[in-house]
Amino acid sequence: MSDTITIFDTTLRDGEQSPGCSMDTAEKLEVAKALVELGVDVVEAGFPIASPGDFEAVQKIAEMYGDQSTICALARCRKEDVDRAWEALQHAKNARIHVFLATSAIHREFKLKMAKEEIIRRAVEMVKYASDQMATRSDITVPNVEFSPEDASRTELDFLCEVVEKTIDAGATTVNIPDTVGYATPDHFRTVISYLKANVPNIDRAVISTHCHNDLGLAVANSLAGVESGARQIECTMNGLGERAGNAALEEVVMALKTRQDYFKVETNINTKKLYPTSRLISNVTGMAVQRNKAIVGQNAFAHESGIHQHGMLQERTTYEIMRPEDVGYVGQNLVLGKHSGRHAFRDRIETLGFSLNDEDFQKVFDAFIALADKKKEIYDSDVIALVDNQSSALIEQEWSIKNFHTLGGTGTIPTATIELEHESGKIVQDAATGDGPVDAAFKCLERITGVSAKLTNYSVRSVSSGKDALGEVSLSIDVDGLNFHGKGVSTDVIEASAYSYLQALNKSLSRTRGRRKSEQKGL
Ligand SMILES: CC(=O)SCCNC(=O)CCNC(=O)[C@H](O)C(C)(C)COP(=O)(O)OP(=O)(O)OC[C@H]1O[C@@H](n2cnc3c(N)ncnc32)[C@H](O)[C@@H]1OP(=O)(O)O
Ligand SMILES: CC(C)C(=O)C(=O)O
Repeated sequence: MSDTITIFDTTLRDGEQSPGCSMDTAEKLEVAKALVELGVDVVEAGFPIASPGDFEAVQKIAEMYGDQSTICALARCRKEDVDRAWEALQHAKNARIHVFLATSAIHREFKLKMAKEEIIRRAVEMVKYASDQMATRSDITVPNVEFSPEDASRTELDFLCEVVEKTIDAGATTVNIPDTVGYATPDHFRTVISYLKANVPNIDRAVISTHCHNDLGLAVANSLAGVESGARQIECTMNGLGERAGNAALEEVVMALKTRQDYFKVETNINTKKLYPTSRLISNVTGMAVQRNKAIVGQNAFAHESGIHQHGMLQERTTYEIMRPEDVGYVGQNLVLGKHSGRHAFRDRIETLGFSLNDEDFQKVFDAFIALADKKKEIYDSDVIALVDNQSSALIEQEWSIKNFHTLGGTGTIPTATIELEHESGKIVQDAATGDGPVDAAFKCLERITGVSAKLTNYSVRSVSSGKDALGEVSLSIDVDGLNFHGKGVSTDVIEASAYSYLQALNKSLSRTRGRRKSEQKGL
């Protein structure tokens, strides 16, 4: 038995059946290129009878990529479908026709209105027809025909065996066992494949394939159960796209097989380093966002926020990671700073950013970080830099510091600021002022308490990082008696950041005056 699993990607066919995921020819070509570069063995490019657009897309993909992967087209058990599929595949060096017909009692009775004998007759006839069509091409020695008994997992096992045996005799080289409605469980699916292997005499002449849907969230588990019982092709889609809840996600089955090679003992031809970029491309093309906590390609798939996990990761990555982010092509920061982060991770980030803080300063910056993390979901590197900068500014002699701060603004009210400052002597002073806006009111109030009269000469506010909870950084300059002083402050509240920066500038002016006074006293 081969130990390489054929990865059959159906993003462009079943994936496109996801509501809202239709792709035009140009988009399908872009996705096909990415899938080929990813290393998928078979690209199911579409259902040519469905529309002229789908026909054109399959035809172009067959022409452009049929020498690098096998290009497959879907057909019902109808001559016109097979003809159209084969016409679209004409120029593919490696082509496959995929013929399907439902076999379960529910589908036979209510949808197709065909008896069992009719199902077998039609399936055999169309597999043979597809095989004969392909054999007309001189370079094809063994026509590549796949047959799918749709809704196989809900089909009576003995009837399924009969269909599979007869379609293999008719020329099917791959028999695909679809769990069309995502009804199977891993044990059930394992039983179906094992039963086929034990009861279909010619089963070894074809590759057994899985095609599992995710209605119960079991598509990947069922596909892997299929591999355990002998399937050697997995049909899947990038990002798990597909009809209803989707298909088995390619990235998940591939990484499960790779990561647990010790258990499955099989390989694939997928270049796993391309999984993440391919997923992003497909998400962009289809407009279907990838859920943040999605395995392998979700934004959180390799993110560690908790202090205990981050501490473990810093000692040894394998404490909390069973695969390396770079192996799936993920590049980015995997230790996410947030309110669950601890000192080890925070110090590691500070040092990575090139800062070296003594223990006292580190503790102050860490305290500021925890306070910020309570307000802000994610802390970016730019936030950390701002916090360190802020701490460096705080080292400047501060005669006054803010103890409490309150502003009132809005339409129909007079903007007012009430501020409580603590003097370095321990004295607490509270005052209030009104102004043109809350920032102006805060500045006036600070001037009243400190006794410094200043003229604002420059004021700017910028967002330090992204998101509506981003830190705002205020930079300003004031003129006091012809001398210029600069202040900077950061907070998620820009009014508060303004007050911090203004007070910092006022303190600098006081420090300067005091320095001058001290110099005068010393007679310098
Ligand atoms: C499980 C799967 O994912 S199968 C793939 C599903 N994908 C799609 O259906 C997407 C593309 N589909 C389409 O564009 C259209 O449905 C078409 C072009 C295929 C057919 O369109 P229409 O001719 O208008 O038929 P419609 O879709 O309404 O009904 C399906 C017909 O196919 C028949 N049919 C369904 N499956 C098969 C099959 N495997 N073999 C033969 N006939 C089939 C149905 O019995 C029905 O026949 P009827 O028209 O004689 O009653
Ligand atoms: C055509 C078949 C393979 C299918 O998509 C299904 O059964 O889900």
